[in-house]
Amino acid sequence: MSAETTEDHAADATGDVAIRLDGVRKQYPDGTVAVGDLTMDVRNGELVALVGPSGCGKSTILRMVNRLVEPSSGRILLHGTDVTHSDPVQLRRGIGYVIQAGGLLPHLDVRTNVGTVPKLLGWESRLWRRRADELLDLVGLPPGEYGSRYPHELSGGQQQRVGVARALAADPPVLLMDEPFGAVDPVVRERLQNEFLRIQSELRKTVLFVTHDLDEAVKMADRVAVLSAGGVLEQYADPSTLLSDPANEFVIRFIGSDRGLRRLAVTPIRPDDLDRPTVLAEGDGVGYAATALEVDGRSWGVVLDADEVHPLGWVSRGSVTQAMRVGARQGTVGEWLRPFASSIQQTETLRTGFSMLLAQDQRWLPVLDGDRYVGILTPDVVHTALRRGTPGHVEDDD
Ligand SMILES: Nc1ncnc2c1ncn2[C@@H]1O[C@H](COP(=O)(O)OP(=O)(O)OP(=O)(O)O)[C@@H](O)[C@H]1O
Repeated sequence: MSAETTEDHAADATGDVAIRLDGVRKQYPDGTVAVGDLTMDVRNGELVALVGPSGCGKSTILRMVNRLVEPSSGRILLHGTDVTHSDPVQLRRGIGYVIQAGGLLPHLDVRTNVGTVPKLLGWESRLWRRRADELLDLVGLPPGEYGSRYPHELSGGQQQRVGVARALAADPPVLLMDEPFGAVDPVVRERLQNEFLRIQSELRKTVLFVTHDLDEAVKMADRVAVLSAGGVLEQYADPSTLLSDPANEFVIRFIGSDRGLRRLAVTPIRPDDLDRPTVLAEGDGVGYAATALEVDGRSWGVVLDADEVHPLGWVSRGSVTQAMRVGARQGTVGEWLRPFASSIQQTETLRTGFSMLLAQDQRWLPVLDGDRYVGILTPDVVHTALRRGTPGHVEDDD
């Protein structure tokens, strides 16, 4: 086995693989097969979610990576090295582990909880304290206010954040997270997810995380592994592929009939898809505007500033026609425009855009790149974007 390991080490050292599960099986002493014969890779800097019904082996998989559970057979390679050849204590210090409700030590204050691993690694007090404070800042808990509190003096969401800070303390390249945002209400959960995504975009850790929540997996993960009972890998794909092209009946049932809605969350707004009504400049005369809008056929147009870059609002065909009627032929569009009620950045997803359309009872929403006008999002645009990515499915769903 050691010869094989050396070979693999050489192969993986040049590759992009951070965690490799290679034919991994776990049978508990009572005969339960938690994981059958699992082979999958997690790439460096990738955020991978493990999802599947209760009892399908998700936590067992995670716990085998940091050797809280030993596999019955197969190999787990971490950056090319078989974890069973590592000292478990050393191994765990190099892997951040976040569990539900933070898993904090109740008798230690927050700062000391965060500094646990650096302390164990022998860092001087001044250094681990400074590191703990940096991380508390990173997770949005000012250390002056929270550092000396005890875990029971924090809300569930704050405890989770401390748990994440603690896992990051020794700057491990790999993080394992077991239902990290599970024990909090939906609003706090969403905030924690967004915060974690922000942190991940800076730190680019390799993250393997377990969740019960498919929407969380789809929102957070670069790739999602869907498992069925006995740790069988049914599909391993990026969220968009998973939702638009489920591999089999099990995956279709697991992701549910509202997968079209879920796909909104992973489909970006594409400038090419946007609607492009007539664009007018604020200085255009109402006569010109009335003609342009009539030719376009829509009942309204977008008004940009004199440079035709920044959106100022919109005018209705009715209002410019009315302006003509009341003898305001010399007037400009700028005098008749109405400001946009809201707008959306093109970096957002269709889900955010669609939800804004619904919330504000609007049929259209201007899309911006910074403060530049890009186009208009409408329900039709959402529909077209979803249809394009779906091989033959969405037409039937509608
Ligand atoms: N120590 C153990 N001894 C015996 N069986 C176990 C042990 N730990 C877990 N199992 C069993 O192994 C299977 C997988 O458990 P695991 O906790 O990995 O599943 P999971 O997918 O994380 O479940 P959940 O989503 O409910 O947390 C289950 O059938 C569970 O009952």
